[in-house]
Amino acid sequence: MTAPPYLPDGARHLPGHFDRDAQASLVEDVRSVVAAAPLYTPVMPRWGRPFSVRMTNCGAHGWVSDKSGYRYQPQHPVTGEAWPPIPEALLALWEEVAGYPHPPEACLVNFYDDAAKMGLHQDKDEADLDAPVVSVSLGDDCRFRVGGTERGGPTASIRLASGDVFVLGGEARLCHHGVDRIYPQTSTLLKNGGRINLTLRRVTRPA
Ligand SMILES: O=C(O)CCC(=O)C(=O)O
Ligand SMILES: [Fe+2]
Repeated sequence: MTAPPYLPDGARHLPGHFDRDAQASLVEDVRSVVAAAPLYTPVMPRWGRPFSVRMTNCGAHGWVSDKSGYRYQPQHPVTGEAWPPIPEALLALWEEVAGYPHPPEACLVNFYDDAAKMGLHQDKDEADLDAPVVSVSLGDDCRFRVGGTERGGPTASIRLASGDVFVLGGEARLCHHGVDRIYPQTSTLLKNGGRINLTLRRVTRPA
């Protein structure tokens, strides 16, 4: 593994993976998901402090956070309905870049307004850590921070733009990462601004 400021082995940034038309089509897909499963504001375990990011999911399993902890569950925590399916274009992205022989089961939709951010964390609520985490950025740019697998180690930051794909796999699967800030008005993709992040994950171990 190379030391930051270089990305750790297994972390891949694919700038401009989706062109403008493909990005617009993904935004339509997200609109359909949000129509069925509205964005809501999750709260942190224990104290219940609200996230600055609003969330929803598609796929069989949705990632949720509330006072009792982080987990995957099959229903939307507010509506009680099953999550809508993962759009085809995202299943195709996974096939193309994941290097993993089973489909993703969860797609977390994160919506960042101008002031939203996400603290450094590991994605480790999945039973199958052999599959990578594959994420897509849409809308305004952000400063994305990537560290190592140990808490408190050095970190590197990169700028993610609309259409970029970022993969955390292999040795980097459990690297710490987060979003320091959004750069408002850096994209015209979303009429009202902000940033959408779509994060695909395998949750269960294949039988
Ligand atoms: O917004 C991003 O790019 C990262 C989101 C993330 O790390 C997560 O949802 O676990
Ligand atoms: Fe994450």
